Amino acid sequence: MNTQVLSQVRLSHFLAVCKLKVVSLIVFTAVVGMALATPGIVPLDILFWGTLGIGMAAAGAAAINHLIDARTDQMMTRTRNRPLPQGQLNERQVLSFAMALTATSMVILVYFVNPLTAILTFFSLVGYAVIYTVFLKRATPQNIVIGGAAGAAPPLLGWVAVTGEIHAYALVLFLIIFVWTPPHFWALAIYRRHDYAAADVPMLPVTHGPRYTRWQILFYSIILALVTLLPWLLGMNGLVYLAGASVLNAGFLGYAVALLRSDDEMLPMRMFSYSIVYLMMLFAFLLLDHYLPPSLTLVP
Ligand code: HEM
Ligand SMILES: CC(C)=CCC/C(C)=C/CC/C(C)=C/COP(=O)(O)OP(=O)(O)O
Repeated sequence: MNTQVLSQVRLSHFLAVCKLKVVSLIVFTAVVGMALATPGIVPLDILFWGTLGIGMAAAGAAAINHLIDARTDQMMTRTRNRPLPQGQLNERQVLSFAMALTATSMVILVYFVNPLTAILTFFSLVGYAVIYTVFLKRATPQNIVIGGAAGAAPPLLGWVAVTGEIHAYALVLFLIIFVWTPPHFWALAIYRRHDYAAADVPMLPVTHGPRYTRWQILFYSIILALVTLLPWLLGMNGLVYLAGASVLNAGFLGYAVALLRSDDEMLPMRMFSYSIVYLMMLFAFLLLDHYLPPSLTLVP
């Protein structure tokens, strides 16, 4: 292999440990948090540096997760092909990469955004990369409920990047992702339960069985449908958001009910894919509604 091809391969491995697709959605929710924090346009420097800083921190957290989970990843079909278990990158390379990403993100957030955003982002990073990955994941089937707080932080981080303070509306956005995370993950975990059992990771479908997990998914989906009404009930957003959220919730609840009525092995994976489209669209509706003239969205 010539050196150019070799360096492209290396680059693709480094990008793989960043979990780029997950990070893109995380960054999108952060940008929506920034937009909702101000009635006008987000200051372009905050938009740029905030997005970069939060994105690099999330990618750094994902790289640390790859490092810590390398042995578990080796035992699971879904994760076996990752760069560390495959020997395409070694631990030192991933550690240096993760540290570089994390340090750069903190410098960016402290100097170009504000210290509170840097502190909260750092807590989210430690929450996912250390508290969830090292401790919770192997300790309790409630791992992703508690660990979900890290993944739910980005819209709050975006909000704080713009205003420098924590507002109740930002906590509503946090709450939406927090309640969305268990059905998002458990749908996948039902399908992948044999993988988790083989790796001895106590995910809910392993410890309490798929049937119980399906009931829990329905429970969280109902709470999610209620929590997503808050932006409208509190006057953050208007009817365009409400209409969009209602359609999306009908789909989410439809999947949750279908999971209890059907034993189709692939249905949980379809719900998992839908959960990603759901969150992306829900935040797109928050954004759209925010920028529409009030006469169109009829804020009460
Ligand atoms: C503790 C919280 C979370 C857990 C345990 C979790 C778990 C997972 C897992 C196991 C996957 C499959 C990844 C793969 O096959 O490589 C996944 C995919 C995904 N997750 Fe989550 N997730 C969480 C939070 C989030 C958050 C907060 C977001 C975005 C806001 C998100 C967005 C996504 C996306 C976009 C994918 C698809 C990635 C792809 O297709 O490669 N997740 N999640
Ligand atoms: C802003 C900031 C610093 C946030 C960091 C939060 C972050 C990157 C959350 C991602 C959540 C996620 C992909 C969990 C996967 O679970 P897993 O690691 O158990 O899944 P796996 O088996 O696919 O590795």
